[in-house]
Amino acid sequence: MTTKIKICGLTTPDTLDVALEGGADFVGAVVFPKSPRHLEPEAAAALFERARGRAKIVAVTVDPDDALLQQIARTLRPDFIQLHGSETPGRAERVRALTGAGVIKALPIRQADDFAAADAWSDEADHLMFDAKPPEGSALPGGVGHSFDWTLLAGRAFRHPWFLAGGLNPDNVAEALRITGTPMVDVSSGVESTPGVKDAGRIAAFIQNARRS
Ligand SMILES: O=C(O)c1ccccc1NCC(=O)[C@H](O)[C@H](O)COP(=O)(O)O
Repeated sequence: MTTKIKICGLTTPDTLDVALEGGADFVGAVVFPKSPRHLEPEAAAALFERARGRAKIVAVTVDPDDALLQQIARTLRPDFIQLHGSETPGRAERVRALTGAGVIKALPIRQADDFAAADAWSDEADHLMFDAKPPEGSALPGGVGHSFDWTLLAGRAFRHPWFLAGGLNPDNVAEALRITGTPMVDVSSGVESTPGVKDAGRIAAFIQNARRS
C-alpha cells in the first residue's frame, strides 16, 4: 500500500504548492502562537484554500478551547483537527461536534510503556500519531526534530492507520519505513532550512524518498 504523507507547518503558498504537486496526502497548519510556524486561523484559511480537495487539511492545535475550535471550524474548515497537547480521549467527541472534522491524536513516545495511552484513544481518534517526546524544557510539544527508537513499534498493531512522526527527513524516511512499516509519515522541521522556514527542495525530496520506499 502507498505510504500516506503529511507535510506539517506550511506557511507559504510556494511551499504548500510543492507539497500539493508532490502528492502530499495531508497538509498541516499549526495554530499555536508559541510555534515559529503559527498561523492565525484566518491566515491559515486564506493560505490553505488552494489545498481543498487536493489534500486533507489538518489544523494542528495544543489543548484548544471550544472558542478556538469554533474559530478554526468557521475559517479554515479543516478535514482533521490534530490534538498535540494533553487532551483526554473524552475531549474527542466534543472536538468532532464543534468542528465536524476528524481527529488525529499525537502521542509522545520515548519508551515502550508510552504506547499504553494508545488503547484509550483507539475508539476516539481517526488516526494516532506517534511522535517523539520533546526534550525537557522544550517550548513546543512537536516540530522539534527529535526521533524515538523506531524499533519500539515492532510487533505492535493499531486499529486505524497511524502516523510516524518526529525527526524524519529526506535522508532517513526510507529507513524509518523499512523498520516500522508505518502506513503514514509526518514531517515538519526535517523539510526546513531554519525553524519555521520550509524548503521546497527538501519537501520534494522527502515525498520522493517516501514514495520510492
Ligand atoms: O510544528 C510545530 O511547530 C508544532 C507546534 C505545536 C504542536 C505541534 C507542532 N507540530 C506537530 C507536527 O505534526 C510535527 O510535524 C511533528 O511533531 C513532527 O515534527 P518534526 O520532528 O519537526 O518533523
